[in-house]
Amino acid sequence: MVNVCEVLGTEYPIIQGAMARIAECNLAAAVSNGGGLGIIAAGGESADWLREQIKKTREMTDKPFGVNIMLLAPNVDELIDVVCEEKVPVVTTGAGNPGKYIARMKECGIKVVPVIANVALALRVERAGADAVVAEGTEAGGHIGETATMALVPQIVDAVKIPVLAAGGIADGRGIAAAYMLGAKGVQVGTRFLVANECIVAPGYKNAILKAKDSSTVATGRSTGHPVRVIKNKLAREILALEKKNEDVEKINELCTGTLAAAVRDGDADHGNIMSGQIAGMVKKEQPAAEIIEEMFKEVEEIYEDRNHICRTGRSV
Ligand SMILES: O=C(O)COc1ccc(-c2c[nH]c(CNC(=O)Nc3ncc(Sc4ccccn4)s3)n2)cc1
Repeated sequence: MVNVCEVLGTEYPIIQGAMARIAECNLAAAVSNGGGLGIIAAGGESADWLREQIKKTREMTDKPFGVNIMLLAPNVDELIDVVCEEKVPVVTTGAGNPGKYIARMKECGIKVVPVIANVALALRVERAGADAVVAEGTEAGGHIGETATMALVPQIVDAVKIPVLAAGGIADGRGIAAAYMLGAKGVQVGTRFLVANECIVAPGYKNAILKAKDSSTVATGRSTGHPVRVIKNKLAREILALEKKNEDVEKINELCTGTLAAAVRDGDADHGNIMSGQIAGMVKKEQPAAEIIEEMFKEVEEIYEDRNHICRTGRSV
């Protein structure tokens, strides 16, 4: 099987998660300079914005980086044109089936790594030519599937021949080591990078992540067909109350209008849509992206060096 670092062109097998309206050139360049694959999140942005972000990222790093295309966006075709013209090294996709775009991106020399949440889609994108997949468990922040990482990852590994990266609930070396045990060859991390120094999200958003507990997130929008994991704040409770009353999808979407900007730009912890993974309760320190990456993989090395506990109970190797 191909090595994940060969696919991504990185020192470490780690992709930074694409956080809509948050992951732009500064975070992407910092992650790439730190040995991971930084990602520009194009979800909800214009083609011109994306082109500018790619240019700025190239000014800040000579390492590979990627662009995430969120397939619910209305301008997906324009964004695909941009990543092909700019010959972006890696493209990840989310919230849909990228099958019809894969061949064209590969013709442009792009490595395509779809984020998937079930075996059926993993098989479809592998057949369409994906270079690897990110198997994202329901623990993740933002738009989610229904299966937990612990159950999803080994089933995806058994189903496909291309490398699998695990995502959802991973924020330290233990999560990476666990992902390796499940058969993954790398990871995608989102929530922990939200508090990277280079992440431009408003301080109120970062503080909501830093003070979160294990029980601080909830999935809203299941009734709309697009479940999204967020911090359980006043807005989330209002959405859940409308869903409990089986309110129209339009009414729920109306309530959500402008709330991502309220979160990302204004840091409104009560009325903003604070997308976050369940692992936020373990994210306690704002630090440089490169330090986050170095710390996580140093922990993995310590776990593998300490093999005594990886054996039958009562025996030491
Ligand atoms: O199975 C199929 O054919 C398509 O159905 C799918 C269903 C879900 C997914 C999926 C789950 N997780 C991911 C990757 N993660 C994500 O895409 N996370 C995202 N966070 C925020 C996003 S922007 C947004 C999107 C919807 C509502 C509000 N905001 S996208 N993709 C992929 C495909």
